[in-house]
Amino acid sequence: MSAQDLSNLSATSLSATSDSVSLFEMGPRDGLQNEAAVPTQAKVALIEALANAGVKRIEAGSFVSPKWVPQMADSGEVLRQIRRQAGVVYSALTPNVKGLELALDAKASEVAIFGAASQSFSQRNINCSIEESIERFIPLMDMAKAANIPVRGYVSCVLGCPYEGEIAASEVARVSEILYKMGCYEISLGDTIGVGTPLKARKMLQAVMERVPVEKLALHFHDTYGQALANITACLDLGVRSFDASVAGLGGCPYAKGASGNLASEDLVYMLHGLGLKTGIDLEKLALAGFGISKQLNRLNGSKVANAILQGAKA
Ligand SMILES: CC(C)(COP(=O)([O-])OP(=O)([O-])OC[C@H]1O[C@@H](n2cnc3c(N)ncnc32)[C@H](O)[C@@H]1OP(=O)([O-])[O-])[C@@H](O)C(=O)NCCC(=O)NCCSC(=O)C[C@@](C)(O)CC(=O)[O-]
Repeated sequence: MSAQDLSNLSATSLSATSDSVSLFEMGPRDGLQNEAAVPTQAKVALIEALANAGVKRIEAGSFVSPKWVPQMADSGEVLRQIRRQAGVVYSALTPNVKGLELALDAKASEVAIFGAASQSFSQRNINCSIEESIERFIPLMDMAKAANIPVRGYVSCVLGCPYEGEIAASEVARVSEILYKMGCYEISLGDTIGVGTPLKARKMLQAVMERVPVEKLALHFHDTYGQALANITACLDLGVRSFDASVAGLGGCPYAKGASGNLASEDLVYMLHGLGLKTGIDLEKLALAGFGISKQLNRLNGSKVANAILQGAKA
């Protein structure tokens, strides 16, 4: 992306595409899957606070093996306890049919399967190769279709792998197309370890867009190297309007050591509103939700915007 391209990225250049952006909140799942012993009640309170802030898509938990990720073992309870708001999607990760059965039982509004563009990451994360994961997803997709429940698809390691390093954009595009053709309504492209930079992110997205329509793509950037907002800026004018982010910048992946949380939702919302894009989210209420969970976890809030709002409130 040239400097000229960047300077052309303004509300005007964005007006050719929709001015509404959908934020998929990852905090309760991606955010908390690395945190030990978060009480179920605190997860429920976080999800309810996010919905009260106007967030319409929330990943509430994950139905994976409790031996692999014990932090998510109470996802059924979480989904059962939340007071649901009309029009809000409460989603859950499901790696296999067993996970889907548990998610259906807990009345998840939709589920997500998760694959990878890296063989080594696939093996470490879900204990099978990319091809085996696709085989595993087939009966899950059939069952979800029969239950009339939408399925989202993740592709991890789209800009680098903690075990293999560089990942070819063509491989990201190949796996994305498979998940899309299997029936996933949206494919979320995950920079699992947050190593991507704007030019690479844009090239990767362009490669995937040759095989999956852009309106079916979402971007999921971890912010390990502080590049997530820049990456999103570099990709916005290609037409993507769905982004994953995590309140207070919570999180990381248990099978990607050293990876930090997702881009903070507050930082994303602030930037999108500044570009004249609509999210339907009340930024102050979102920041309060982030401070609530940060206090519970006894950690600093990872959102610069939330901290700035707090400072402003004190001044
Ligand atoms: C996929 C498996 C289950 C395979 O694990 P496995 O050991 O190969 O599975 P298995 O079928 O042999 O089963 C082993 C045991 O797990 C149980 N089991 C089996 N499935 C389930 C289930 N769904 N729910 C509950 N229990 C389950 C099963 O019943 C059995 O129990 P046992 O007989 O030993 O008592 C395992 O590898 C796993 O759970 N992995 C999940 C890892 C994970 O959650 N990673 C983090 C999420 S991905 C992520 O963060 C990336 C993302 C999405 O955010 C995007 C990005 O940033 O890149």
